[in-house]
Amino acid sequence: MATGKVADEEPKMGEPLLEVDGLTKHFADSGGFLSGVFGEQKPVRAVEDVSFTIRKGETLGLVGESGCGKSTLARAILRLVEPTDGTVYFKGENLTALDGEGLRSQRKDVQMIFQDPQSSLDPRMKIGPIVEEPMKAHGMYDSEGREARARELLEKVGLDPQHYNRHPHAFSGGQRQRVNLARALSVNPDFIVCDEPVTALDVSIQAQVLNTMRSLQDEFGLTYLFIAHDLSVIRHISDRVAVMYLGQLVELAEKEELYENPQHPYTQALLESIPVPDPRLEGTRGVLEGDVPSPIDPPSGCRFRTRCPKLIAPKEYDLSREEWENTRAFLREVQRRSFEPTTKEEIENRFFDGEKPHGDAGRIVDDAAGRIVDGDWDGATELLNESFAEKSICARQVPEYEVPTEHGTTPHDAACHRHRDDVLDGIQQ
Ligand SMILES: Nc1ncnc2c1ncn2[C@@H]1O[C@H](COP(=O)(O)OP(=O)(O)OP(=O)(O)O)[C@@H](O)[C@H]1O
Repeated sequence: MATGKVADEEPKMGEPLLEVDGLTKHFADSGGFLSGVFGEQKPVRAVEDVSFTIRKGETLGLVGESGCGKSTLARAILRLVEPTDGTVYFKGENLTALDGEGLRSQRKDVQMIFQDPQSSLDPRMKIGPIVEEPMKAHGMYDSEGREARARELLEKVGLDPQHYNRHPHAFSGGQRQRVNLARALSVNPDFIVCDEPVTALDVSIQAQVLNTMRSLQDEFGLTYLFIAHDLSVIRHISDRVAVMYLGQLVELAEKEELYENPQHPYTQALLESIPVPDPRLEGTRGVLEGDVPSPIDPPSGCRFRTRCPKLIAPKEYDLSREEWENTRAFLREVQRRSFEPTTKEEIENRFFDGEKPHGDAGRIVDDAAGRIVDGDWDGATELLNESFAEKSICARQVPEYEVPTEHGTTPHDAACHRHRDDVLDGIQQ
């Protein structure tokens, strides 16, 4: 089958296929009802300074809560939205610099599958011609050749080639997603971005579609960027996993390493939020607390710090581990207003076992407790944020570290300051 590629230009299995460097996407307008009413709008910082590499033949899973920027990242890689900054190299070619014909021909090598198999198939068209559409657009084969390839691909994705003339409504959700797969494969791509491709399917069907995707990957040497918010789906399909939070990657490691040795508090919280299969244990453990902050005004430093249960102590108070743990718990509960204010003494007993931290930190805690008793929750929150949260290294520097790998051979990156040498030595904890 003619692909138009020069053999020596092709990366070999395991070599970098896609290299994303500092990719950033800001949307100028949040689209809210107040847009434009108050003049200048702050941009929505949907994706900020994201870098990673995908090697030929692998599946990189991309996971994170809804709204963290996964789809925008995928679209910016494919230039379905224009990146604000950063570069994307595909087979060594800078996609962000391509225009017109160059971009069009690269788009053949890079395909995308979306979440909703229903709306991505034109209900008026038969599935054979649907699969043929991209081949037609790229001028591949004559009409007989296209039909032969469409039938062959329908079979490869697990459908009956005899169904070539049926309309999408005759197919189940899983089958429709298989039609999408056949369509994406028709132009012989190297790389497929799969944006929540099985999310809309029943769990029993999900595994079947994922297994088909795996065997197609082996057969055609495909590379996948696989987006999902479901950690068990990601575990099923990925070789390596990237975890995204509020527009940034917080952790990236081989699958086993990530699941067995998670190093970022956000990844740990996500993993602990997976429902426990043991029926004796009710509900979920360690569910993430608080809301995701707005990407219009994300927290400084580590973006997860406002929800992080492991916020690092500010150096200046020289607190013991226990003093800081109590102060941090107090800060979080005040932010969440999770208790009824009574007296200062009762608050201090509750959070500090009657023994406030020494020095300035203790005086600040005392002041905050006084404000709460007076009903001034905002004042107390502001004081604690200013005095503790904002002074933490977590608020002052953007973290980026490589950490030791326990399961696997490739680097493990975790964007958490707890991996700083001085923090590991206990100086700041
Ligand atoms: N065209 C747009 N204009 C303005 N803001 C946008 C636009 N597209 C996305 N956003 C915002 O960018 C952020 C990231 O959205 P995105 O859809 O990439 O997240 P996601 O992780 O894929 O979420 P989901 O899983 O719900 O699709 C969100 O705050 C979203 O509201």
